[in-house]
Amino acid sequence: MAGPPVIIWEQEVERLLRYRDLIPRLEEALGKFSTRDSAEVIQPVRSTVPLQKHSGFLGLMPTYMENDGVLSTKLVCFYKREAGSSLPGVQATVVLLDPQYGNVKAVMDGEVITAMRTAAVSAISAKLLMRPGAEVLAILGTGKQALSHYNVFTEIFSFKEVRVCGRTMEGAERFVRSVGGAARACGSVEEAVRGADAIVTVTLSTEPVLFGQWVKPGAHVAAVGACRPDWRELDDELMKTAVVYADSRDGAMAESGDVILSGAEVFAELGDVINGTKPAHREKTTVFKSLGMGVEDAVSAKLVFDRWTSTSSHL
Ligand SMILES: NC(=O)C1=CN([C@@H]2O[C@H](COP(=O)(O)OP(=O)(O)OC[C@H]3O[C@@H](n4cnc5c(N)ncnc54)[C@H](O)[C@@H]3O)[C@@H](O)[C@H]2O)C=CC1
Ligand SMILES: O=C(O)C1=NCCCC1
Repeated sequence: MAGPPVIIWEQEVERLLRYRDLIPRLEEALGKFSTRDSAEVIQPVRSTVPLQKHSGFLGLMPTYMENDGVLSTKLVCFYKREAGSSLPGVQATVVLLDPQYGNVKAVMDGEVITAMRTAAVSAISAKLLMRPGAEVLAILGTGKQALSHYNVFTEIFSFKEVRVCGRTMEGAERFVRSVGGAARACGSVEEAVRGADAIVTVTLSTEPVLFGQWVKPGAHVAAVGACRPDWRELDDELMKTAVVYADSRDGAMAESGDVILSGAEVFAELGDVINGTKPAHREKTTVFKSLGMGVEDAVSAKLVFDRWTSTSSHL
């Protein structure tokens, strides 16, 4: 008989997850997802329940990987927040189950998983789509995703300059201090992104903040926020001039305001590029539209659980 589920909370997840282990597993998972082989991945587009009173959504993200024996679901609440709000933008929990018996094996904090797997997938998009020799990275946003993106992009690439812009100069300066001063705070989005080779948008904005006229031709944009069909981070000009990639084509068509409202075509999924079935247009301006996928949480949760159970002091 199965025992009770283990609880693995934030500090433990932080201790157990490393980008060097996570990135190869996510690359493999993105490739498997794009094969559309149901023995590899079954992952419906996220169901969302509106929390109208609180300007938010509860998202349910179930995933089954039959060949890998992984069954999980993430529960994630995400909100539209007013400037100055101290409430969190995103809260998440991941539940890992035994696919044969159906019991819950583990309940884990989903904050660190969400921050790290999202940033790692953006880094994979840059590995595939950013021009070689990229020197300048711009990050728009100063929250949790901004920090995880800063961490992984500076861990795996060698940028000469990192620029950060938030809603306020104080927020950007606070972020720069928190990462030890190795970035430059900018007072406007235009100042941050002009001439940048890679741009990460990780804001809670529901209106465009990044405009095509400021983006250097050939730059790579990882667009992580605006995960509702009527929310935007990028303008029509950028969406229409760039080659657009997504984690999930179905997810982008259902949930991305930048894709739906601009009428831009999703050229390929990252998994198609990984599988070699679609080209990586590094020479062009590229947008990776990230919505976040259950399969990313599933492989992250398995990695955490396997490492947790192999730590003998817990047994
Ligand atoms: N694609 C994916 O897989 C995921 C996407 N997200 C999305 O990423 C975004 C960031 O999430 P977190 O960092 O967790 O949130 P957070 O609350 O920690 O940070 C949000 C940041 O956005 C900034 N911001 C808000 N409105 C802005 C505006 N109008 N212009 C410029 N900056 C603005 C805030 O100052 C703050 O720095 C959210 O939109 C969230 O829904 C989050 C998790 C996964
Ligand atoms: O994949 C996720 O996790 C999220 N995606 C979009 C909004 C917040 C969380």
